[in-house]
Amino acid sequence: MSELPDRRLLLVHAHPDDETINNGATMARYVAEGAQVTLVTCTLGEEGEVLVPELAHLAADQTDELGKHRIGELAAAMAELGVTDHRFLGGPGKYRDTGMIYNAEGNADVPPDTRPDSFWKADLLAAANDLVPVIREIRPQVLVTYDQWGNYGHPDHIQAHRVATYAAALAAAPAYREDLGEAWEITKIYWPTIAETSMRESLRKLREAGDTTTFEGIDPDGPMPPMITPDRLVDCVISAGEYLDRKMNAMKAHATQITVDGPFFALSNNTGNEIFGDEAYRLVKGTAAPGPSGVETDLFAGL
Ligand SMILES: CC(=O)N[C@H]1[C@@H](O[C@@H]2[C@H](O)[C@H](O)[C@@H](O)[C@H](O)[C@H]2O)O[C@H](CO)[C@@H](O)[C@@H]1O
Ligand SMILES: [Zn+2]
Repeated sequence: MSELPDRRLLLVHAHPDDETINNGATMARYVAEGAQVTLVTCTLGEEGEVLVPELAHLAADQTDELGKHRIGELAAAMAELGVTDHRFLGGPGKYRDTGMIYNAEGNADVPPDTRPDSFWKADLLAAANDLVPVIREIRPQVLVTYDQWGNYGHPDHIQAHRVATYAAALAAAPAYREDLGEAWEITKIYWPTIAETSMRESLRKLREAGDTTTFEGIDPDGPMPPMITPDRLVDCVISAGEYLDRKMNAMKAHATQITVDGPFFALSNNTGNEIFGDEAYRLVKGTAAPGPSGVETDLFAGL
């Protein structure tokens, strides 16, 4: 087996842009520190909206070339972060972006007419078997993927969580599919999140700036959406401010999906999110090794 770097991080995301939104600064930091950073993206984002008017024709209901275009956006974003190993689950286009709708509660949900080749309809074992060889090749100590709700309910995010979680278990079993490589157990698994304090502070800034549409109806001092984590349940914060510029430039590379305006970015529904230099995580497998601040400041802490 060729010599692998000492520290190896695998990230599994649903669409091109999720990796940068959730973990852009984290990825840039670990690349800069000499770790191996591998990104697996499960779809090409074919069903996304198009924020760039000149590219509107690429949309799924027109020339259906958005997926091919987003391959280029992802490559440009990875170049900004310094990530050289980024792959598509099963190869580019094997699993199609499912699309999403907003349900009565205003949450992302499964569209009624999903295509047979959508990621949501993929056989879980077959999709996991596309990830097991990658895990057994890279032998990561750390895996980052979504929580059980996919962070915000998008069907592809939920499916990515399921595939990554299942594949991590299968990859660790020596008796499972020797043809897919030598078994490897991932020591730590994290779910990206947003700490409650950070969310409330960001919302206050938005409201003070006169923004009442972003996270409409959510009071900075009121109940928070499910994806926001109480600070006591946040296990790791990667304060990667020095990599914020790289994260912003990588966000800008995903131009059909994200507009970056100063410290905030907006998705096509004008959800303004502060570009966090600090990226928070919940540890769901492995043992936390908190530092003096009470949380970890390194995903490889304790290894
Ligand atoms: C961040 C993320 O997961 N983006 C997905 C998401 O995009 C949203 C979708 O287009 C929705 O209709 C918009 O209102 C919202 O602003 C977008 O963020 O879903 C797309 C379709 O599955 C996906 O391509 C995109 O990467
Ligand atoms: Zn996504």
